[in-house]
Amino acid sequence: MFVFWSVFLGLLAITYFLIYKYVTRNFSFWKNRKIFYIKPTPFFGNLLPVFTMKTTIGDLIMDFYKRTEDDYFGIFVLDRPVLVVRSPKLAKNIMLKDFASFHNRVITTSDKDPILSNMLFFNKRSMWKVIRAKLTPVFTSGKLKAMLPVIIQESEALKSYIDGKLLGVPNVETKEVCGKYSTNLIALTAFGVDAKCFENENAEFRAIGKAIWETSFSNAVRQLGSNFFPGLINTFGISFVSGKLIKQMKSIINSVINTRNQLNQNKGNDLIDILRGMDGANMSNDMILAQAVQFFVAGFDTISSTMSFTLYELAMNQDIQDKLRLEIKENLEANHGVTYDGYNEIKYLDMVISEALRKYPVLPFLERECTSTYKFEGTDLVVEKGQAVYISTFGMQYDEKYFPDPERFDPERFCDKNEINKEGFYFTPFGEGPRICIGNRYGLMAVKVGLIAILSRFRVIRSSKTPEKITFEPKSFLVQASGGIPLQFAPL
Ligand code: HEM
Repeated sequence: MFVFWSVFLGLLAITYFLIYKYVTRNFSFWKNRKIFYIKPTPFFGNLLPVFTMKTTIGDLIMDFYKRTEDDYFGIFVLDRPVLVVRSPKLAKNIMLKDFASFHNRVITTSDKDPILSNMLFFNKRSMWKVIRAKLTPVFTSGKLKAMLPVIIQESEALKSYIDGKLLGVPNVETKEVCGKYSTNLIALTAFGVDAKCFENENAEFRAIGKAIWETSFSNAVRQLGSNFFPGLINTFGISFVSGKLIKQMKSIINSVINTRNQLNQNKGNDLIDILRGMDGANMSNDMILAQAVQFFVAGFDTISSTMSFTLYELAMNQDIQDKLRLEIKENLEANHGVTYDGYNEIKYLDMVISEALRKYPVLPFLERECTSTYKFEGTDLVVEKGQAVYISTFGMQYDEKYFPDPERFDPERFCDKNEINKEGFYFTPFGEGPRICIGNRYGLMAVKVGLIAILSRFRVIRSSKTPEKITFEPKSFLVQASGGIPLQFAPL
């Protein structure tokens, strides 16, 4: 018996030793290159606080960002070394100037899912280039102008909804209200479908949208896994969004396309018309459907998140809210309502939203994969093909150097937008370079028109459960407020 246990424990110790050696095999990577790095923990690298849900990935990388003044530093995502860039100039080289060496994202989704893996967001270089060129015409100025009446119509519905159901009610979950508006918008402008989110609390589009981004354990596994365990994601066929939800969306979009095909209908070149035109252009049906699903997944939550964070800051800063309302009212009077050229002239609105996006960017960090051996300009640093590079959006947008007193909500920082990012990229709420958010102008238009509707009719105020300071939800890959954004809408 003694011999058995001795052999057993010996084998156990050797196995543990070999596994330990394996998972820590890369841990001298940054030390060997004489690059400042954060000391890793076996098995987790530097991500233990994220896996134990003690903090968010954005807060964690920002915390690391603050520990050095160097232009870049190293971390470990499990056993993989990842370079984090702090210098705006190097960030600009990666995202724009030397895009040819950084054209892919690291984030992945299982290639067993033909819809998600074909989305522009996840596409790798050659396919990305083709699809991006096909989708760009959806967002020309002419197309955006044509979408404005629909957006105004939905912003009126948003006003009526607040007027009829929410006025004076304490602790209204503002992200949900904005989510109804943004879901209606995407469904109408992209698919020509009336999602009826204001009329029906259980509207199908809204239910799907909530399930995609709700902060559940399974979504945390999908979203964090897609970022940090690309290998496992593929081996186990785990997709970024649950297969059931993808199937539901696929069926809605398929039926819209079929109806249009049968009736030979063209709704004036909306997304569905553009996608129908792609048929036969070397694109499979799944590739086409993927782009439609993506517009929904990427569009509604980003819009409602930006709107609700902006409203939170306006509730906390009544003087800024008053100043903004005055500018909105003057603009509406001068233009007899919301017009395409008119709303774009409300400079203070743009400044307020920029400041909200600085404090609450949708993605807390940007990432690229190095696709060919690359030497960083002005340094000895060479990164190899396959190396992951992160840019800490949170770190830079809360850096005293670029934004003094960063916790303060101060739209005046954006008074002269030409000064921002002049020498390099440190304000990147929509990303930058050729992979910049394709929906950024549409997203901003939706946010602005929605805010104009709300602020011209209501005062947004704090309620009993409104937090003094927003904290972020560790289970979410996107920047989301833990505990939501409870506010109150009051009459003017
Ligand atoms: C306020 C609203 C929005 C914000 C803050 C936002 C933010 C972002 C960010 C940070 C990225 C990553 C860019 C990079 O890596 O450089 C991105 C990519 C993307 N966004 Fe948005 N987004 C918004 C609205 C939208 C909307 C409305 C749509 C679609 C209708 C959309 C579709 C996309 C797509 C398809 C990509 C991937 C682009 C590519 O890889 O070429 N976004 N967005």
